[in-house]
Amino acid sequence: MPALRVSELTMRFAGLDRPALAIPALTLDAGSQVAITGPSGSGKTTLLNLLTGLERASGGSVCWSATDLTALGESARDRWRAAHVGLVMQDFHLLPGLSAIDNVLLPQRLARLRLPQATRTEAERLLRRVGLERIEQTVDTLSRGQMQRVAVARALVAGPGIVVADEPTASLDADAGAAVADLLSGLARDTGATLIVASHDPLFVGRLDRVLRLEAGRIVQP
Ligand SMILES: Nc1ncnc2c1ncn2[C@@H]1O[C@H](COP(=O)(O)OP(=O)(O)OP(=O)(O)O)[C@@H](O)[C@H]1O
Repeated sequence: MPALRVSELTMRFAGLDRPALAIPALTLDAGSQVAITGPSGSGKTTLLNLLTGLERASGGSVCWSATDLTALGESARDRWRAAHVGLVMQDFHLLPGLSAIDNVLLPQRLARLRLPQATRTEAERLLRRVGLERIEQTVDTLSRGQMQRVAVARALVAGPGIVVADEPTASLDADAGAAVADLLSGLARDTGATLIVASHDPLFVGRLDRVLRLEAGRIVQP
């Protein structure tokens, strides 16, 4: 049973005479690890935005199990994403002035009145797992590789079934990038989450189960 079934998906933007993205069919099995590659402007970010419901498609459907994101309004998509998706972006999106642990917990604190102790325990476990010893250290004083590892812990703390990363190693040096790639793919494997990564990084792409290459908004053979 595939976790994701995409059908006749199109995304059009004003001013472009052809769709920025046109995918007739795509299925992914639950727990698979998939790379999305392709030149700049080929539609990688657009595809991630549609798969996570950040944007609504111009046409077609994006079904995760029984949920068709294209049938939901924006707030329903936001609720679905908060429940099911962990996001890791190129530039970390950490809040300066807060500690590593508070950055990991911030989305959970905003989502509920009272933070369960189990969530705090899981955040501490994940920060140790990604190699952060001083969890009270403010994120402003971390190295870029450490910042991204905090972002990985934040993406995983609620146990999402889907982990999506957009160029997560692009602003890191080779060693830090390799560490983040290891963690993302290892942690997703541990929990059985489906991992989707847009990346130009050949080492990261090469370790994933499947590669989807986009050119001009179409999937071509890698
Ligand atoms: N909001 C928008 N309005 C108009 N055109 C857009 C918009 N977002 C993306 N596009 C266009 O859609 C196409 C795909 O863009 P997208 O950002 O998905 O590519 P990408 O493969 O992620 O590129 P990069 O590797 O440079 O990040 C490009 O031609 C881009 O200019």
